[in-house]
Amino acid sequence: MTTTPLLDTLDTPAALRALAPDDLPQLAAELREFLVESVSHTGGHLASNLGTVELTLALHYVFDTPTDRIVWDVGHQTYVHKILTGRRAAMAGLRQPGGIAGFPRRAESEYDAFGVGHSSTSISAALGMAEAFHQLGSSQRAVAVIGDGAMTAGMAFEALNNAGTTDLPLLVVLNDNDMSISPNVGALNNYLARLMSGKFYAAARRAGEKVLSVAPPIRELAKRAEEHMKGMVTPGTLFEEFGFNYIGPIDGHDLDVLLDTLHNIKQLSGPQFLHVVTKKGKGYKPAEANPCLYHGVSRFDPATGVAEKSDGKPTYTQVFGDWLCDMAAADTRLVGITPAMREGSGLVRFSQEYPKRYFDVGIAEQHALTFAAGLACEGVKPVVAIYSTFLQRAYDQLIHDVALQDLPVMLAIDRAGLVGADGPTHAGSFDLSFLRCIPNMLIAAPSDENECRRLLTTAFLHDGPSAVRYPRGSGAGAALEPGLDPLEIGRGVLRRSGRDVALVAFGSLVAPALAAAEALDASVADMRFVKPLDIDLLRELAQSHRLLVTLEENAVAGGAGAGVAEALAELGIPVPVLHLGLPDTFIEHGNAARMLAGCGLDAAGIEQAVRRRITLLPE
Ligand SMILES: Cc1ncc(C[n+]2csc(CCOP(=O)(O)OP(=O)(O)O)c2C)c(N)n1
Ligand SMILES: CC(=O)[C@@H](O)[C@H](O)COP(=O)(O)O
Ligand SMILES: [Mg+2]
Repeated sequence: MTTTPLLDTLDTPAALRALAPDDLPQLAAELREFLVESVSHTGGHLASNLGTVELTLALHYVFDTPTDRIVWDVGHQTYVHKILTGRRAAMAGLRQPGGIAGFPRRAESEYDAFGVGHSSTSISAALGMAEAFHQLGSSQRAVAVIGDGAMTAGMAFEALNNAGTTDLPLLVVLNDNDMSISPNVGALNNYLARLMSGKFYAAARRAGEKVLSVAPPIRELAKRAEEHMKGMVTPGTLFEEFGFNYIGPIDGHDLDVLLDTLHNIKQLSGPQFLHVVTKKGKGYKPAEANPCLYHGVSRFDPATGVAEKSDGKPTYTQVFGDWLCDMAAADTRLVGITPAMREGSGLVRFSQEYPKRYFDVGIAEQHALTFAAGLACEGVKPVVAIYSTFLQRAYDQLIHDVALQDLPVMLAIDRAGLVGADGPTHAGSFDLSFLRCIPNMLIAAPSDENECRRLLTTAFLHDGPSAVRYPRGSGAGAALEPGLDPLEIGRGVLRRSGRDVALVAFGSLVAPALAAAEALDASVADMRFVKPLDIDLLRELAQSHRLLVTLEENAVAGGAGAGVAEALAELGIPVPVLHLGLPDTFIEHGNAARMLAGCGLDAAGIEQAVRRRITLLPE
């Protein structure tokens, strides 16, 4: 049991602001205790929250929230913010069905200034708010809180570029913990590390002093040389060049320093950039030791840190990761690319076995695609492992740089369909709709693990842009066949022969379709390919059944079923078609299987929908 006597008295930031500064260290300790206990029951993004306890306290203490707006980047580090803004009790339902979301949501609280989940939007949104306050003659303040990982995205720099030419009192707080989900990467990360290293600056300064003492005639030159050196290494240079007043780095766990600095910044005009250094996982030993593991953790025992076991079945992510290593062994041209999702996309083993062929490009989905396009131009065979939801960021790059040039870039699209606890920001509900309309694309949707492996090979061997999309979690747990045999492109397979009704199923919905078909005595086709569709199979099914039912874990609008309807119309076959898939609404977070059932996409829901539709058929 946690004891949090001070925290228990606080339900609003106004109450927090009534405390004496001396009370805050105790509150920080209680918050950490509460966080660990609470997340151990619900699962969630623990390490980032432990690292931002003091920063969150200080921001709410100094700024007048909710009048002043705090815009959190990604939003996975907002549990303390939620606790302090009236949602302490609701934390028991964090990310659970009917409970509060794992990210800020405007509909959830007036303190959630901006809805997030995807990274690197905070500076743009806060700049928009600051400009709105200016337009409206309001003295409200806007603060963006962005991590060093999120800072690697182009969008963050687009916003800095815009903000730095204004006089707006925008505050950007860089929460630098030297970690993304895995260790942060890239030149910017190296630069931030240099800013944090006092030693580096001190050494450069000593070198400058030496030059200064040599001889008077070169004194001025040396001074300029020193300034130049300082220009390269002095903390803040890059952000100052962008037009910000740079402050820091400061210790993000020292409340006195945080409060003083924020109070001072509040008096300043123009764009301000505060560099805060924190430790991811701070205060909970297992998370400090392994911040990557506790970035997003399932339920765990707080005493030991040991997380609850999965069902032991290999996930599609693992199937992909193993396939990638096998394919890399078979074809030396293969390289693997991830936009900052090494663990989530199943690339850990590949990164260890093929470090020279592994590229973590940072949170840079757009760059990942065009980088892959460049590689493909020169005969290297890139596989971009990417979550469906994050691929949305790189849509133009996919169309303009990859597909238009018909380049053999392969997308391994994970988290396709509903993802559960992360909710609508992370659901992969749209990829079939937005991929299907792009010329030259090959799109495959495996129905089980072995088919996944074979479709991955098929896509990799295809001489053009290709995508294989598979869901979060595991399939039925079929024994995996080790080969690297492709499947015939554009050929589906009839899995069950029935009468009257044909279930035309894609990917993850083949299994519930097969279950529903038993009760309905329906035929079931596993289409395997969304593009090109198996037209012969469709024609055959349409001519021999009274009703075709398309099934997909994707938005019905524009999805695979829409492709089937278009194909049938072109064939001139007037068979009735029922489309089952994700509805035209954002689906709330919860348990993935229950969410799917809520959309009528489990076996019972499918059976029910089909029976209802059959009654409407002409005799
Ligand atoms: C566009 C986009 N790509 C990838 C992700 C997945 N993601 C969530 S948090 C995160 C790391 C963020 O690192 P940082 O901003 O430094 O925050 P920290 O976890 O270190 O607190 C990543 C890659 C995302 N949410 N959005
Ligand atoms: C905040 C974020 O974007 C990631 O941490 C995401 O929650 C990971 O999702 P998975 O758990 O599906 O890898
Ligand atoms: Mg970080």
